Amino acid sequence: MNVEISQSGVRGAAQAPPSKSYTHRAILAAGYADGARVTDPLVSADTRATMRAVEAYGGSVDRSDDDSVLVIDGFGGRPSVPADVIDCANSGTTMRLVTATGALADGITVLTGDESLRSRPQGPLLDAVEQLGGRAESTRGNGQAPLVVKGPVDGDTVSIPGDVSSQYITALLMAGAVTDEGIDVDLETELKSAPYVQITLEVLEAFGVEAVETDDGFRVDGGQSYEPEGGEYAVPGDFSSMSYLLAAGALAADDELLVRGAQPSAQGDSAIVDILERMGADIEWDRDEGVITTRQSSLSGIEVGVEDTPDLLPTIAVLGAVADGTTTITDCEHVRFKETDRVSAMAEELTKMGASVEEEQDTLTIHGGETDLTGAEVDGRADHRIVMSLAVAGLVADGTTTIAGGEHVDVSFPNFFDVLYDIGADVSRDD
Ligand SMILES: O=C(O)C1=C[C@@H](OP(=O)(O)O)[C@@H](O)[C@H](O)C1
Ligand SMILES: C=C(OP(=O)(O)O)C(=O)O
Repeated sequence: MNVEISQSGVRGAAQAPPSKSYTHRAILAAGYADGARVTDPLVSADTRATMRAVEAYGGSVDRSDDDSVLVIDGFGGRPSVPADVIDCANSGTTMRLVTATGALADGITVLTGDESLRSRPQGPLLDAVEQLGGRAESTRGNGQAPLVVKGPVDGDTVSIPGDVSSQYITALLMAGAVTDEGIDVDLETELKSAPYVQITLEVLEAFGVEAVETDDGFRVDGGQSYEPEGGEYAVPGDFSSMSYLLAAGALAADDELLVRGAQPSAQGDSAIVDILERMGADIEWDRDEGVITTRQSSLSGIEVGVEDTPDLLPTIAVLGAVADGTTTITDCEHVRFKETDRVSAMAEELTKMGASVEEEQDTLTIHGGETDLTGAEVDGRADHRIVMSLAVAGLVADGTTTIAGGEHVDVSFPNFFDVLYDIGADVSRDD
């Protein structure tokens, strides 16, 4: 699906979608439990993949008619051997988290995904499962899916790099709680995307499971039971998704734009508020009400490290292309391991719109404000975050921007273009 977006202002109020990270964890935690009600979940292509996985392991997931509640029946920490291959589609979180679930099953689990997911790194997690005494292989022997996992493992100590994906650690902690021995995760290298492990600890705690930080990494004791208080878990709003709306407000609000659903949580991506402030945006966050208000502002380039917040890179790159002066995004090598290599993708697509961008392995430098962005035909790279960030660029570019692959927003923010339209953007799609 192509999406056309022309220079236009935004105004009014928008609701942030529920958090993808919290929803994945809550669905799987409910699977490890005897069950739970998950309220305000994100129902999207990626979270549906986690629902399918919980069902494959013997649970069930019922969605209310309006998708505002998931009623999940769990497998109580003892996953069955799946009757079929688990298709994780485009979702890295699903594949990593449920690979570790497969290591608990007394038999073989096979996991696959779409072409993008089958090119992402899984080797360190496979290695960790083998260190625990399970079997875990890439069918092609290249550390990528399809994956074959055989359990059951009892728990132990594993060493794993911290700078490829924090999802490996989340996966091991979530599964480790229901092993006999528990799992000690020793980090071989510095942890990137660290706030995502804090999200995991927060969800585990809400389900009555304790995991702790240690001198070398993390530890979860075995023999624990997942039991959410009151049998229910409520998902907060998603700050990565909010980043597109906040950027739209800072770049193109006619008057002001309110974003609702911004209650504080462990999400590192709430740093977008601070980043916008540092760039000079007029932005206020009412934490009690969960409302962020932005007004159109002249922005200046800054230096931002995205070691903790990889998903913000596309948004920051667009802000940098419009801001005056240079924006330097550092510590971004791990952002190359996402649905696509987002460092290259943003460099190449913003260049098509007239921006001046330099790419190095671990740094993206954008010389903003030299020329106005110009509408162009750009490629969303089958990556939801590239599509959404280019749509924000399209709001301020001269003329019309055509983005190929608009349907990929279904991965994390299914009604993104409706929300954009409702706040006044001149956006249309050819379905
Ligand atoms: O655990 C999670 O929910 C996520 C962790 C991050 O991945 P990495 O840990 O692979 O950087 C992030 O990019 C992804 O969108 C969601
Ligand atoms: C990288 C992402 O997700 P995942 O790793 O789950 O595919 C993302 O949502 O940007």
